[in-house]
Amino acid sequence: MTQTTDSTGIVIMGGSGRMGRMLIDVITASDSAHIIGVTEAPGHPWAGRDLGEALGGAASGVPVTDQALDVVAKAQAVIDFTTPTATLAMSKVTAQTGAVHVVGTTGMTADDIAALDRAAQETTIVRAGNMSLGVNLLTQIVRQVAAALDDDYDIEVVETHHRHKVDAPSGTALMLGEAAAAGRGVDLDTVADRARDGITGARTRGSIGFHALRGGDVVGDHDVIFAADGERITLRHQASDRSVFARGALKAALWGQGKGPGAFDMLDVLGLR
Ligand SMILES: NC(=O)C1=CN([C@@H]2O[C@H](COP(=O)(O)OP(=O)(O)OC[C@H]3O[C@@H](n4cnc5c(N)ncnc54)[C@H](OP(=O)(O)O)[C@@H]3O)[C@@H](O)[C@H]2O)C=CC1
Ligand SMILES: O=C(O)C1=N[C@H](C(=O)O)C[C@H](O)C1
Repeated sequence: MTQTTDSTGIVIMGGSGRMGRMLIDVITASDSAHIIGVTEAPGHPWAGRDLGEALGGAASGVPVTDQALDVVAKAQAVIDFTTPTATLAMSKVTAQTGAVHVVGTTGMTADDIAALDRAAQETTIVRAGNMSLGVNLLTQIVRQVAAALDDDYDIEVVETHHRHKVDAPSGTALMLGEAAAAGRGVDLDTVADRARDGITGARTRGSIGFHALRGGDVVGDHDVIFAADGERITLRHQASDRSVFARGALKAALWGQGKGPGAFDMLDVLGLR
């Protein structure tokens, strides 16, 4: 696990998870950052162990702990792809220590996000439902296309993910829906149509529909469809490797150093706003 004098010390939350394992690989390969600790939920079998040994290899000197403050106090950034409850708990710890908090967790409610925004008065929080360059660029394209087309073009967002995903619509689908709504100058909460089943009646003009498919090992596919009489435009992003999210999260952790308190997203990090 590489360490130079100007290397950023990072804590990974949930190191045994799908994104946690990918972050371990990406940060270990980085010259700009090193892992100083991993947190797991209380009672997790990795808690109290050495990270290298927990992964089935040689000792690495990196602790895995369920006592977050112990490691976060020494960290410059925390990268967090966990659950809304765990993310909110961590936001109190990073608000205390000043570590940059990079939040990839999805499925957060409006109240959860308001709580994160309050924590961002104390430290830098970078949050995005998708940390990849491709999706963040796509949000800007969707916004432009939605602004150019009127309500004759029905907007539907379709997402597909692996069978283990627990939230729907995906955080990315909501980002894309927000972008489309912003392009049209409407409030997404007012126009979103998130569940069709049974005799639904005809489509409401101006609504933005969401559809979630779950199956197999799909990393994450998203389509934004603009469907009119006689033609259809589909804007598509397909992630085939979780490293795109992990690389984006690491970029955010490095970008956030020295920024000061505030709530940011990947458009800020990537300079796409
Ligand atoms: N923004 C983005 O670019 C992306 C976002 N995501 C989002 O990231 C989240 C995680 O996804 P994924 O990795 O697939 O899910 P996993 O379930 O594989 O991983 C989540 C991990 O968090 C751990 N965890 C739960 N509570 C705590 C806690 N209090 N402290 C530390 N760790 C904890 C879990 O441990 P345990 O197993 O013990 O519960 C688990 O290992 C989801 O919300 C997903 O939508 C995913 C990919 C990209
Ligand atoms: O849970 C996942 O896997 C993913 N979650 C994010 C989302 O909710 O959009 C990002 C990506 O699509 C993978």
